[in-house]
Amino acid sequence: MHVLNKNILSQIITARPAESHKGSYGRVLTVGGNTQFGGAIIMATSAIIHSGAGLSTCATSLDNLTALHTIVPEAMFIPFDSEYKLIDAISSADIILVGPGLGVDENAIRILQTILQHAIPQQQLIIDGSAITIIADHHEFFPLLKKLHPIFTPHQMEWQRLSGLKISEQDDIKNTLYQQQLQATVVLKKNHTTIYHRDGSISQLAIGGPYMATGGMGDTLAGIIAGFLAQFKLKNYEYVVDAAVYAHSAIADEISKEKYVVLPTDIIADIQVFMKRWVAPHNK
Ligand SMILES: NC(=O)C1=CN([C@@H]2O[C@H](COP(=O)(O)OP(=O)(O)OC[C@H]3O[C@@H](n4cnc5c(N)ncnc54)[C@H](OP(=O)(O)O)[C@@H]3O)[C@@H](O)[C@H]2O)[C@@H](O)CC1
Ligand SMILES: Nc1ncnc2c1ncn2[C@@H]1O[C@H](COP(=O)(O)OP(=O)(O)O)[C@@H](O)[C@H]1O
Ligand SMILES: [Mg+2]
Repeated sequence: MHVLNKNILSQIITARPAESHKGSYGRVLTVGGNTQFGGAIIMATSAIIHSGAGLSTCATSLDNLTALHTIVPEAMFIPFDSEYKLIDAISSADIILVGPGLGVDENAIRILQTILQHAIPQQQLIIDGSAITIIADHHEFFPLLKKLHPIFTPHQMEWQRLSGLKISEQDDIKNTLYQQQLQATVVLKKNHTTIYHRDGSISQLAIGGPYMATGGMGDTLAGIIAGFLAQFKLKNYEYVVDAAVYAHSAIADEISKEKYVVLPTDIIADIQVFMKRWVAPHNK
């Protein structure tokens, strides 16, 4: 097991070559945000854009359009219940993040199925929130999932639903056994998040704390992971996931020195400055 430390930041965050454009930094599609949970997908999309992805499209309920464009006008929009627009957006994405605020109703299940049917293994699929809860109830999706080698970002109860392991039973041995069956990366979120990689290695977070316990904190993490993967295109993408998870809590730790609670939107507001500080010195 490897305990993550700040070195991972300057290993991953690199200076941008002059000869580049928005397409060089990745196209991300976010899918989620029903009428009840619009904030979740807006925070995820905002985190993606603030962490440096080149182009982001948000597939969400039409109810969220005005809020989305007010908060993050850099984002493009499609209505998530238009199947042909969703299929088109899937085909042009490098990274797809599905689940924040998606809900678990029939419409949500149909949307998730469309993504699983049309995504290809060359794209990176991140599955969070409601999408994990849906999959836990729909084992018929498993054959499609295995081909895609997704990144799951469950909290402990979502992992219980998906793996069948009660929270009290969740340890590295049992978690790894189930994660390896899924052929997926699992970012198991908790106090001191653990990351189970496909190659069997485990990364352990030792920073972050209870000042992060506010709704939307995981949606924001999923966005940072997507934003990092979109632009830092390493063959060993495990390190990019590690860096994103570390950065999310490192920003929270800094803010917590002055604030009693750290809001997801505080982290989003600080991420650009934080990343600038950690650009590898030899690359500045
Ligand atoms: N602003 C927005 O739009 C927001 C929208 N959101 C969206 O809502 C959707 C539902 O996601 P969800 O996480 O809120 O609900 P669910 O999956 O039922 O899990 C909660 C249950 O699990 C339990 N639990 C046990 N351990 C736990 C742990 N370590 N961490 C967390 N929970 C833990 C917990 O126990 P309890 O609190 O009762 O003790 C409770 O029984 C999803 O799409 C998400 O993206 C949210 O992001 C909020 C902001
Ligand atoms: N006590 C805590 N210590 C450290 N991190 C925490 C704590 N409570 C919550 N977090 C972090 O906040 C995030 C919560 O994720 P999640 O429950 O999915 O939030 P949401 O779905 O509301 O966005 C995770 O990154 C988790 O590690
Ligand atoms: Mg969540």
